[in-house]
Amino acid sequence: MSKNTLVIENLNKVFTTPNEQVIALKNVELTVEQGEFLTVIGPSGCGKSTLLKIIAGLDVDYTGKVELDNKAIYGPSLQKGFIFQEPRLFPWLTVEKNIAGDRSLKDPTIKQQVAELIKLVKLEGFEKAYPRELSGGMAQRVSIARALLRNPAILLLDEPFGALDAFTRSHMQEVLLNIWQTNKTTMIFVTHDLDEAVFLGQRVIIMNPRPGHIKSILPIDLSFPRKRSSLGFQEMRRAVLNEFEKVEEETYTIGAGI
Ligand SMILES: Nc1ncnc2c1ncn2[C@@H]1O[C@H](COP(=O)(O)OP(=O)(O)OP(=O)(O)O)[C@@H](O)[C@H]1O
Repeated sequence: MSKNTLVIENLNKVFTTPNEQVIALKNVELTVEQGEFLTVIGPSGCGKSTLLKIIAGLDVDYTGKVELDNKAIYGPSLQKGFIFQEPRLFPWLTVEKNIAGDRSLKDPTIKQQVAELIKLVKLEGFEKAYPRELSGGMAQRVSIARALLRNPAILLLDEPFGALDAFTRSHMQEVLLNIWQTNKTTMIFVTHDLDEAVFLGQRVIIMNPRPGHIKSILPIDLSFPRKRSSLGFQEMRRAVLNEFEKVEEETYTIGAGI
């Protein structure tokens, strides 16, 4: 097992509301080696965000084993970065100050790291810009750079490009792949977009709701850079779609109470 391996065994999560108990995750088993790129898809409510939050340490009310580098995850830490759908920047801070966060740009090491990250996420020239001056894609690149400054072993991304137009989204996918190949950060990326899941993931995790669990894990045996128009990509896409349709069928059959 490599350093920073994520191990999840028999993970169960129940939400208790005044009216019912929702089994958000049931018996989730998953091992992720350092430097892997995983994508997670599944119908609404199958527990994708819940799983990500537990890995991030944002939710520690679960049963089962969730360990990073052989240590139980009991809260947020610098080892784990989290990217939300919306960038969540401080509007009163410039791009470089948003990236630096609580670290001082007067420290030459931090200044240098921030400059390198700005280059990595392709925001040179926007160091002094404020969030209101940025497009959605640029703002999301700032939040990715901010997470990377903490040098996390693992980056958890919850539909980070969901609000972007198709062109920006495709550009952001390329930027993220470049970051992944440069930094070797483990990526766990939740998406509703099957195409995105196949384009980015070395493995695609397909989840099923009621109760939320992993239905299947499909390896995407295609080298990078990938081409959507290639035969190999189309075949992998079809394989994932087949599996996904089975999940949808089951979901809607149960949902309809048939
Ligand atoms: N705080 C909460 N209290 C009660 N139930 C919750 C809570 N958060 C999530 N749930 C329930 O847990 C299940 C999983 O939710 P989760 O948000 O993880 O799904 P998801 O796959 O990320 O959905 P989506 O794709 O719509 O974002 C759902 O049935 C949801 O209603």
